[in-house]
Amino acid sequence: MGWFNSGPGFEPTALVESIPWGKYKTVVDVGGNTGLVSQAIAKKHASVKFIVQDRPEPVVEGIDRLAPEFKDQITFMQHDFFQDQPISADVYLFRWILHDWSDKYAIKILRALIPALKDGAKVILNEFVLPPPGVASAFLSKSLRTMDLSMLELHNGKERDADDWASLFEACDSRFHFEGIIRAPGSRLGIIQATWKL
Ligand SMILES: C[S@@+](CC[C@H](N)C(=O)[O-])C[C@H]1O[C@@H](n2cnc3c(N)ncnc32)[C@H](O)[C@@H]1O
Repeated sequence: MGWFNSGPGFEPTALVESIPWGKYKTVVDVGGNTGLVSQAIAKKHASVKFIVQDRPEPVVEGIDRLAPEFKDQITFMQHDFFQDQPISADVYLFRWILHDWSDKYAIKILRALIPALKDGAKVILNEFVLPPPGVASAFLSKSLRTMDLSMLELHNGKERDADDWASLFEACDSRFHFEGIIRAPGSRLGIIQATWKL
């Protein structure tokens, strides 16, 4: 996944800098692959513990490659994100996960968190946010719409605009409160936030 996180505007820098990670104790990086994004955040916030969940192969690779400086801060866990979430955490991070899935499956993935959610738990998505037609430059609009079509072709997935993201949480459960989207300068991905409120 390294190349996915290193292209211009795709680095996790904006995600690291836009969220006050230091106020959270535990973050579950759902579908976190070998943990590169968790490492980028962990480097700046030594007090936060990360659990990177993914399929068996990336988890084995992530454990293998984990630098000694992160051994006490980042752990890995095999977990299928369609199954009930076993970890009760402060934050659930999904970076570049839900665009691979149609609404039907994206809703299943988010609902699988519910058994573990405590009041105030946050869900943070780092994904493309389609701009309204005619607002972004022709180049940006074309690349995002092309990505949308590619997601449809490859995975029956989709890119979503701001209303789509809000509606997705609403369709999951009324206890998800959509908190809005941060569009950090220099980043091509939006930071979409929701809080679980009982
Ligand atoms: C596009 S990658 C994103 C990786 C990482 N979040 C990042 O931004 O670098 C999607 C990830 O979802 C994982 N994945 C796919 N299906 C999964 C499942 N059912 N349960 C857990 N992880 C899954 C893949 O192995 C992969 O690591």
